Amino acid sequence: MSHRGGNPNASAAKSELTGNGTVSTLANSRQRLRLNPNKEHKPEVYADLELDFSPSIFSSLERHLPPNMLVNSRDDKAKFMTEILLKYLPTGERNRTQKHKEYRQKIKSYYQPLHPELYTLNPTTFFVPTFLKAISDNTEQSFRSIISEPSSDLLVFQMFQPDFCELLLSEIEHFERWVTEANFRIMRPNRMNKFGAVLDDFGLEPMLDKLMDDFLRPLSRVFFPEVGGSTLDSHHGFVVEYGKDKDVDLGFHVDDSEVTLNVCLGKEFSGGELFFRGSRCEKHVNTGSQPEEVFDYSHAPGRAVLHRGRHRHGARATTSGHRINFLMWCRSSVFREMKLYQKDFSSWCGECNRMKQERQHSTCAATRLELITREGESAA
Ligand SMILES: O=C(O)CCC(=O)C(=O)O
Ligand SMILES: [Fe+2]
Repeated sequence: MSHRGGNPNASAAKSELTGNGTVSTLANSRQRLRLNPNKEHKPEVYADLELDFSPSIFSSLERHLPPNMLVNSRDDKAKFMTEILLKYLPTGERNRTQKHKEYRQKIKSYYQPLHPELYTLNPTTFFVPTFLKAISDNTEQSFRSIISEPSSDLLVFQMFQPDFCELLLSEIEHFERWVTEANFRIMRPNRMNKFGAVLDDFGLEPMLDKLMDDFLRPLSRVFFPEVGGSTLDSHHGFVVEYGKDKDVDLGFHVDDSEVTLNVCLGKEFSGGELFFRGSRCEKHVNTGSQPEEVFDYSHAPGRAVLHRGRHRHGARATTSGHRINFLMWCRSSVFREMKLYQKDFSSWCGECNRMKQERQHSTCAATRLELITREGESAA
């Protein structure tokens, strides 16, 4: 069982040092964050700024700013919050993220996008109308009306328009052509793929931020609350490619995510089914599966699967043709922090749940036995 770490720099934590290499000024001053958020305060939108952390972290943290800071400009608030967030990154990670930032800047200054319209999310051209309506109605009922749950905790629904899939495929091809022609070494999505590309690295991050904020978080809030579905605040967005001269299959693994979106973009192929074997916490990741946890899923272009990152899975060999899938590993920093203090994950780990039920059964059986014994004694 592998843990698919993405490239480390794609995590929630991204950083930049100030010019002289120190974390300075504002955050070191006497300004203190509020312990409890100011719920009345409407935070700014940070999506259009070039930030070192996910824009939604800034919007959440803004509610904790000292009252006198709230009147400051958005840039000043962002700078103040960045300095606070940076304090939580170890030096090694700061250096790595600084390098990654430079890597992205290099791509940005040389790569010329082919379809600029992909870089801003346009719901009506990206999504099928059923998906769009369900999200804009924003009720559990509207979500359920478009979703099928072929196996427990696996959501399947039509998501992308065929034209959008084609456009994205053509942008990816264009990017890969540029990589070859420019002889540029790119980072692959993670350790298990030799092919594929990280969409966040070549300019699509703001679009994917919006996709997560406005479309995936509402769904995850309803269907995956136990793994931080309502507080998803960063992502790793990429494509994987299978076929002749590409990757063939993908081993059994868990994702470095709380919730994963996996949408097939095409093209024509056979094979490539996903196999699922139930969600597990770190401690139980290598335990066996219950029969009801075993499920196989066949990809179809435009169709999405949404699942917990800890839902163990892999992809069978793509036996002919060319398969390209779009993935978003969505993460919640709040959930990750809380997880550090928990031992029982029975709300989502199949094995924790099974052990809990076993304990409850034996407690019930012991109580029953004691009652029977007592009754027998008093009757004697
Ligand atoms: O090939 C697929 O569809 C699965 C990819 C996957 O599980 C991943 O990239 O984490
Ligand atoms: Fe995966």
